[in-house]
Amino acid sequence: MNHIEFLSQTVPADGHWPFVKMHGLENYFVILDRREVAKPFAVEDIIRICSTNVGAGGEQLLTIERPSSEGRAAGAYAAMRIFNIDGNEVGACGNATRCMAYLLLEETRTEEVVIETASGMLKCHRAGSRQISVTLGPISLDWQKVPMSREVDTLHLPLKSGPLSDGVALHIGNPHAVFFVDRLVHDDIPLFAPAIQNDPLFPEGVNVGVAEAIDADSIRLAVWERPGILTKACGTGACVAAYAALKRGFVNSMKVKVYLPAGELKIELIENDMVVMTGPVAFCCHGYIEGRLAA
Ligand SMILES: N[C@@H](CCC[C@H](N)C(=O)O)C(=O)O
Repeated sequence: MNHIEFLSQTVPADGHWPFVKMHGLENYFVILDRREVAKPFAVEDIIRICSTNVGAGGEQLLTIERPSSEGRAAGAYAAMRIFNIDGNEVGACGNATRCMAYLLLEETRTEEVVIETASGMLKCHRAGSRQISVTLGPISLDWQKVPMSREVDTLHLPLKSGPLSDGVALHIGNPHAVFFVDRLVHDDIPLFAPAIQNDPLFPEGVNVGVAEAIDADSIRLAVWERPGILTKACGTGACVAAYAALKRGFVNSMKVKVYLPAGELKIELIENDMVVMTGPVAFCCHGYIEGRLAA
């Protein structure tokens, strides 16, 4: 039985769900197949499933869903929902999309798959052994789209927290702010990024990237993600950091290597503010987890 066959077993009557845990550059996901179930999870179950002391544990819960009729018409094979560890649903997750694509490619035995998400239809394809490419975007600098609470110059944010200043705010299905520093000091991030993440300028909060330009086509990056965790990698963060670096003149190539604490993502900036992100996926474990449904 492969991973997707394990996931799509009938949920036993005792309500213990088969789960698979995967990671994309040590960004960890618990994945459940809900294509045969209509009712949503209770928020407290999402929080419990993501918590590491119950055996699964992850930085997001991902559910495989049936595509909508619009999704099907656009060629989507399945839909994906993404929940943060606080139970909030989010619009995008780059590392998660690679993992989900790998599972669905295992199921379809094809080279390409389209996944419907809250932020649109994402085209994914194999890019080598356990490497997946995903086309994400469009990336937007529009303050209303980010969203921000008032009009600002999103290429030069009027915000400062310690060494973080003159940042860039962007949207790629979820909100990001990227700050360029001379030297990336990871220990600084939990000290200074929360003030940006929780600033009233961002009514939905924001994922805060701290980036250091290395040369004309590469940057180093760490991301303080919503709801307040420093992850080992953030796929959407890497895409917007590469885009912001080009817009601000820190790199001058359309192909940017982004070095995150857990490894490298390749970001190619293509037409219409779209990007192609390429990176690895890996399996951690699988098992059964209790998951009641919301009333
Ligand atoms: N790690 C993800 C982003 C996950 C969502 C984020 N925490 C948010 O709240 O928007 C990625 O790889 O993109």
